[in-house]
Amino acid sequence: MTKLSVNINKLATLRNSRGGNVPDLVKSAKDIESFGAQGITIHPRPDERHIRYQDARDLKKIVTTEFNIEGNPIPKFIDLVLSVMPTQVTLVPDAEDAITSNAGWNTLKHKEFLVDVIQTFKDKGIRTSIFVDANAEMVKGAAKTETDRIELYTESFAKNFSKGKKTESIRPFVEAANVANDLGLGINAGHDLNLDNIKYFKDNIPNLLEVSIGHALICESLYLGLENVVNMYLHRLK
Ligand SMILES: CC(=O)[C@@H](O)[C@H](O)COP(=O)(O)O
Ligand SMILES: NCC(=O)COP(=O)(O)O
Repeated sequence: MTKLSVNINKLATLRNSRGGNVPDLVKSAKDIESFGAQGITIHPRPDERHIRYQDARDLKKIVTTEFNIEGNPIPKFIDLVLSVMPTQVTLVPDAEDAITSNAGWNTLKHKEFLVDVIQTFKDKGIRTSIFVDANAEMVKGAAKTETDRIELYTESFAKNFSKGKKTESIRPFVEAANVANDLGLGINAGHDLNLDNIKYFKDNIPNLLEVSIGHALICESLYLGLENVVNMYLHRLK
């Protein structure tokens, strides 16, 4: 089974657009869990344009499934994660001004830094994951950092899939997953996954443990309803 972790960044974007507390992230996270999702993901960015650091603290009190915090491990992010103690931290090399995540780690170039940060989190019992492109060398580099898992950055898969290039879209991901499995790394995936492409991705990636999905899931919910959409993903991930 592949777990669904719902990324609620977009709900925070909506809330922040008006000030106030609508939608209420704490209530939304509880509801999403009650609809069957097996995790909640947040990605606080340094400018707190959607998820605020306080949201991470508030959500920690009520999330009963898996709590995943993603972000670039700058000092204030490391401090936040260590104080909140989520189930999992996913390290993403995002630039401060990036609209969204747009690259995986160069795990060879940043090996020493990653080893250090990963150790800091693992010492506290927080599971670690590193966001990487579907590239065998980057996966091998990730294994050398002692991370528990990788998160495959699926934007290129989603783009090619939407153009009808199914086989081409999945090939590098299958290769990267095989390397990860051989090296004993757990495999997560995320970015631009949606109701159209998720089943094909899941069916082709061996031992896919978890997907985190936000942007498309919230957009699809505008038409189909949040509870219904969560269940549609759960059905496709069986
Ligand atoms: C790590 C990743 O893939 C991103 O999808 C991210 O978590 C989404 O962040 P935004 O909601 O800021 O685009
Ligand atoms: N790690 C990926 C994530 O949390 C959600 O990405 P997206 O579905 O918003 O592209």
